[in-house]
Amino acid sequence: MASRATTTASRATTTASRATTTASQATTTESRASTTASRATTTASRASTTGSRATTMANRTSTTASRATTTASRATTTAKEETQHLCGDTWRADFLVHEDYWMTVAALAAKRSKDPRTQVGACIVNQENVIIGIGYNRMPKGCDDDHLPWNRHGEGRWDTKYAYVCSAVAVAIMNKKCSDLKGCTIYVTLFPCTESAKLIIEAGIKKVVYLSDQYHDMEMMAASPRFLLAVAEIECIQFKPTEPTITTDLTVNN
Ligand SMILES: Nc1ccn([C@H]2C[C@H](O)[C@@H](COP(=O)(O)O)O2)c(=O)n1
Repeated sequence: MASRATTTASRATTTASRATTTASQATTTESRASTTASRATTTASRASTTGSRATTMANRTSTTASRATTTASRATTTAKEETQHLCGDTWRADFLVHEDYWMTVAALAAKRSKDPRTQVGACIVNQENVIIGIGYNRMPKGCDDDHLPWNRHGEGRWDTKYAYVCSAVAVAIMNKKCSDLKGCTIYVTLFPCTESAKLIIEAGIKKVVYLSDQYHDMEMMAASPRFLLAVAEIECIQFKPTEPTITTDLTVNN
């Protein structure tokens, strides 16, 4: 009996000891939880402060951007006022429109031609409205005009200009200032001949704007360039100038 009592007492002690350990562990866990909660609060508080600073910075940036916009706007207004002061209240209304300009460039180039009968000029424009090739009918580069004929008739074709002359279109294409002419428009003062039509198609030019069509009725004597261009789906339109006469005065007044 005494032995059982001892055993029971011993178990009670062990149980009490375990209870103490459990209570102690619970306290530790509680303490850790409290620390974690406290840290979380600190972190949240810091985040809040950071957020608040970020908002302040964003506000300042926005204010600075707004001031920059105002300054830029004032600068533009000032520049415009200065321009108006220099040039008057409005821009020139009688400026040369693009199409007139390009055909005039072609017509001016034609004036370089030595052909005694027909002078042709061409001007190639890309899709950004930039001139990338100009040409006029002439003998091949470096070939002395004194050694080549400019007549239309002779003992044979070899004795006429047709055997040697380069068309305005050919020269403009050869003079191009970029790698290819895909999608470009060519302004030419005379409807393209068959050889020119072939070159236009090969170059990838998409539109032909021509001024004169004086050889229209002679086309059936040779392969029709009109037919060839139509097969290649190249748009051909006759030019209608906004200004029929454009004069340039090179007189210097000073
Ligand atoms: N689309 C054209 C047609 C002709 N030419 C050149 C070739 C000759 O130099 C001249 C035509 O002479 P014509 O038969 O009228 O005495 O024009 C050209 O460059 N582009």
